[in-house]
Amino acid sequence: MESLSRASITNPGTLSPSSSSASYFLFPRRFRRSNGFSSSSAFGNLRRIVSRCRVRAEIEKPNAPVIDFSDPEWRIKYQKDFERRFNIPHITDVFPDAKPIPSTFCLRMRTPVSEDFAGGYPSDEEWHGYINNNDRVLLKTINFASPNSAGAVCIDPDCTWVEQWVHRAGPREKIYFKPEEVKAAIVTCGGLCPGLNDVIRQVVITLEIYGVKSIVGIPFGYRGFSNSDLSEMPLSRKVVQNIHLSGGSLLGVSRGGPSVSDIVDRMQEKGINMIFVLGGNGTHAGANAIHEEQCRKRKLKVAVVGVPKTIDNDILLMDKTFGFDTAVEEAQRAINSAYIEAHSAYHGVGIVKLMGRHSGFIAMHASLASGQIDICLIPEVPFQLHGPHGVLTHLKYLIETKGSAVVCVAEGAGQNLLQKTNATDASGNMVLGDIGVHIQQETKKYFREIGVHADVKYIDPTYMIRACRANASDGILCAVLGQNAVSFPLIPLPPL
Ligand SMILES: Nc1ncnc2c1ncn2[C@@H]1O[C@H](COP(=O)(O)OP(=O)(O)OP(=O)(O)O)[C@@H](O)[C@H]1O
Ligand SMILES: O=P(O)(O)OC[C@H]1O[C@](O)(CO)[C@@H](O)[C@@H]1O
Ligand SMILES: [Mg+2]
Repeated sequence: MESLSRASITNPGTLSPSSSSASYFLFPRRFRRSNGFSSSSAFGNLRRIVSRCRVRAEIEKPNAPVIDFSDPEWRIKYQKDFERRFNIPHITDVFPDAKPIPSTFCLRMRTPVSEDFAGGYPSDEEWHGYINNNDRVLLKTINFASPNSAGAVCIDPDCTWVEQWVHRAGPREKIYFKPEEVKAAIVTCGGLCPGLNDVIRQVVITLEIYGVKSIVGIPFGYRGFSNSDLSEMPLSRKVVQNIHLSGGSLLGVSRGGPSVSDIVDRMQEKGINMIFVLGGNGTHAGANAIHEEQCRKRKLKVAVVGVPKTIDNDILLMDKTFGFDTAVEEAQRAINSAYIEAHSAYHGVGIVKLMGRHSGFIAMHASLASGQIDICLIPEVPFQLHGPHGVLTHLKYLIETKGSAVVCVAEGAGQNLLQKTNATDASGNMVLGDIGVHIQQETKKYFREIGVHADVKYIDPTYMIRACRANASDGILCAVLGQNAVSFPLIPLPPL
């Protein structure tokens, strides 16, 4: 629960904006690569590799200042820079005269008190239902004594302890938007992810608790702002009550779409002054641009709130993103099928491709959980297919020693082995080559050439996994994210 609540509380705190704006942005970064592929017996190594990659990614991230560790002040400078990057813009930055009002979010029991507690519930007097503006969440809790400690995540070569604090999310005592003056919109962009409906539902329900009456959904991502044949969808508790029971997005999703200034024009026309964007790195780049355009440039009092979505779980500093747990759980079914196929065949080889454009968290967690994977290939770790240290030689060894083998490969792994097409999708994302199909073909060819029988079965469950409804733990995470996303635009935040 500690881990879940930290994630839930810090996600919006670090990633979503305050009253007038989108800030945030920790986004999928390519982790640096090291050598070798990993077999299940080497998962300890794999974890260390991924940790090392995370550390390097953190130090070497774009725009990060070069740190001179010989400077005695480096720690203070690092912390200041961290705070600068995590500072959340506030409505009063743009509108210094904006006046707060008491929160309309009621945390107390609404039902009449029973006779036993006629004078009020005993805890009422001690009730502090709101989050103090100065509450902070500590991002990292392990003080690694040395860079060689297992899984050490260090900033400098001595692994100095540097505290990193972020705002705590949740409802505040004072708010800056009068609920009756709010027209809130929700938009879901990019690819599907389990839990989108759960977040939409919770945003709507929480807005209603604050007293917001005008809530709409924008159909099919940012495209819904450009197509005149797509009209906004009125949302209420009644409409969203059961949407979490199915996967997908009630509103639909899309890639590509109108320019940022067109989106802002349409928002102005529609009178939208609060927008919740649910999406990945592209969506949030868009949200940031919308904020810059409307709040900073056009001086509009509009809140832009980002709820980060990545099924791949590749956002640094966050424990977990919604949909990831569900994806790992659902991937078990594909892995188990591949295992059964492989073990029921003479010299069976099962191959499963899972999501993960730039990171192998789904593949790695699903492999670890299943206990049925012999080789796990992830984008962080380059590998060779051919040659004495290649995957195929290892497969031959597994066939000879165990009689069968199962491979799990993340979609972004081994892209260097495939022909580049330079093709992009409607949002400008590079279209990846199909590493799963490539491994399947090369495996068949290899065993044919060495004259060893092999029965190769390939499973790609990508869209089946993505379209699932969220499991219980993702459902809770989504509910907390949805609630906190609403509280953020309504609250005042002092700088860190
Ligand atoms: N730099 C940008 N500025 C403005 N809008 C952007 C930018 N990048 C992407 N977008 C828009 O954001 C939307 C979603 O982007 P994209 O398709 O890359 O998905 P994503 O949010 O990264 O999610 P996923 O994790 O599924 O890839 C698209 O409508 C796209 O046009
Ligand atoms: O086919 P679509 O919808 O463009 O989405 C593809 C991408 O989205 C993901 O499902 C999630 O990041 C990836 O697995 C995949 O590369
Ligand atoms: Mg993306």
